[in-house]
Amino acid sequence: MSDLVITAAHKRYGKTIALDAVSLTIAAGSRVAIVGPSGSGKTTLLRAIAGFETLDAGSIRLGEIALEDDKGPVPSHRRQIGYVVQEGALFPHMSVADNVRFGMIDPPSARGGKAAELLQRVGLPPDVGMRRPHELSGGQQQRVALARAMARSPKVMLLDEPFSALDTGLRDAIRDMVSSVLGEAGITTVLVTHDQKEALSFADRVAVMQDGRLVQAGTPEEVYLKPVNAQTARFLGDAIILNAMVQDGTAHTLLGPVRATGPSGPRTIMLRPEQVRITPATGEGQGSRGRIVARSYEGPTWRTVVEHLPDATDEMVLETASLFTISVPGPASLPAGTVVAIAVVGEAHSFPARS
Ligand SMILES: Nc1ncnc2c1ncn2[C@@H]1O[C@H](COP(=O)(O)OP(=O)(O)OP(=O)(O)O)[C@@H](O)[C@H]1O
Repeated sequence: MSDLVITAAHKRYGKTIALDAVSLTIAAGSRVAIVGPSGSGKTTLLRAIAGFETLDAGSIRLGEIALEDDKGPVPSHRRQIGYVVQEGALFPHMSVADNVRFGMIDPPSARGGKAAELLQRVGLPPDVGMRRPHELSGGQQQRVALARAMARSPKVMLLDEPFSALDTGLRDAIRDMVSSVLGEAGITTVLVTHDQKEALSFADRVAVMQDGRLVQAGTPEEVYLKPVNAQTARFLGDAIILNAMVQDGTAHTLLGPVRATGPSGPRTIMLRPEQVRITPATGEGQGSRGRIVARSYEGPTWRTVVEHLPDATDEMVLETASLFTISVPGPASLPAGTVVAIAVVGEAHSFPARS
């Protein structure tokens, strides 16, 4: 099978190290999302896979074929790799059908039929082929860009923020369409996105980059629930980060004892907001308590900021912040000022202290 294997990839621009010993294996037919802060090297990695950038060191292989190693790179047009970017980058002076036919390696007599078939596969009506790209909506243009990228029957499809210019509803629809078209064709897909929900829902595996390094790769559940450090935790969604003393699988925290991963000792723990439940406090002796200091309406949920209320007997002095934010399902919500009992469900993930 044609796994895409990146080994010890290095790329430097002047003093900036864009890729620092990046190694990643992407199984044939699978979907990987690459996420990370701005400037962490995501696009550089994609462009190196596509052959638009040359590595300073390291190798990229597609199955048995070395796309790039110490003998040099295979030119991008011979890599069997498709590339779709944010704005689609269609040729404005060509019709939609000519855009899709561009670069096809099929016999000329077959190209028209294949272009029509590809446009149909991405959900566009046949008459669209006659139009120019500027006569299409943003979502239609992204469909054409995908059809054009598929016209060379690639083994790998690289998607660089292809949905980010689209409105929310359209974005979900186009993403689902891309997902099913690429899935049916068994094409290995690498998606770069700034949207963590998109990464978690689209991909089989999520690769997290920071400062040119690949800091974690795992299933969406692994990277969301067991991130390698607090920065990754925050990058993948809202996180409550607390100091803790872990003893035999129990973290003693500001919010009371919580089951936790990791060794005993002083640790930093992470909870996802959905692990914290609040109910109106009915009296003393209910464990951890807090007061709602603010809330804002988000449609299905209320974003609710809770301030922990220290207990006179509280020995937990490790804490640095006592405010945390959670999403409370609507429609009813507790107003600011309500004193609440705080309960934690599930297990906390722990990192070395102050990671
Ligand atoms: N052609 C270039 N010349 C000089 N520096 C570059 C070039 N391309 C990228 N860089 C630098 O390399 C680093 C990685 O850039 P890259 O575009 O890969 O990051 P990214 O994670 O894709 O960022 P973003 O999310 O903002 O698109 C950045 O510091 C960037 O400024």
